[in-house]
Amino acid sequence: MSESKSVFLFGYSGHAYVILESLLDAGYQIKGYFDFKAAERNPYDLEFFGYEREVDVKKIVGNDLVFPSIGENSVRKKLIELFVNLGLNQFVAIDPSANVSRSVLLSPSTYIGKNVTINAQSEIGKGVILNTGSIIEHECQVSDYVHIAPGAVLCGNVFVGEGSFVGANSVVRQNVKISSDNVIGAGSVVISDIVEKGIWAGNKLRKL
Ligand SMILES: CC(=O)SCCNC(=O)CCNC(=O)[C@H](O)C(C)(C)COP(=O)(O)OP(=O)(O)OC[C@H]1O[C@@H](n2cnc3c(N)ncnc32)[C@H](O)[C@@H]1OP(=O)(O)O
Repeated sequence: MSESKSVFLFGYSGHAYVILESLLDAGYQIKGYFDFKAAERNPYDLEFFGYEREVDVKKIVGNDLVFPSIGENSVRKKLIELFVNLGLNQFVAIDPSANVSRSVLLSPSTYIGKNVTINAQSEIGKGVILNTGSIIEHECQVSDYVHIAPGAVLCGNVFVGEGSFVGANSVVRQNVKISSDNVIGAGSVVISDIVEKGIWAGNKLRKL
């Protein structure tokens, strides 16, 4: 494991800005970024190192750290596969304001954003985004390349399958399982298992 606190980002747009600030707050330095082209906006004055498929990433990065700062789950997955192939040093990026239980299992290239809470015995896969203020309650399993959007709540013992997206301020009831590659719209309430892959949204309020 590298001792370096210097990080190369892969992707440089809104989501990268959020990660970058978390990393600075946590005491890392940002060396620059890779992307398919130089960004039109460069608010943090970062150096551009080229497109990762066209340059010698390993030579440029050396033993420093790499992080996938891309919101799109499938793109993040491909980046992490590249990191593994090249033997690059991955890590978990945790905003200092996050509240992570001592018994949580975390995997590389996962981002834990501002004011996130992860409670006891949960397992978080690789390349996951737990975005601002999301709550992952006890014994949840969040699979690889999932994105839990800002303010979403996974109640206890929820399973979220690989590559799924849970929209902002959604609530997933305890013990519910969401299969792989699903999209849950913002503000949805998921009260039963999702087995079939699709885009799901809504909160059908009714008198019980
Ligand atoms: C930091 C960040 O920004 S992280 C990202 C956070 N962003 C989010 O959480 C947003 C998640 N995305 C959504 O909620 C989207 O609306 C989606 C993915 C559910 C649907 O998007 P699209 O497929 O483009 O659907 P579209 O906007 O065309 O709407 C289709 C229908 O679904 C309805 N609908 C769309 N989203 C929702 C929703 N969240 N809840 C309830 N109904 C919805 C629309 O009203 C529309 O209904 P109609 O056909 O009766 O008019």
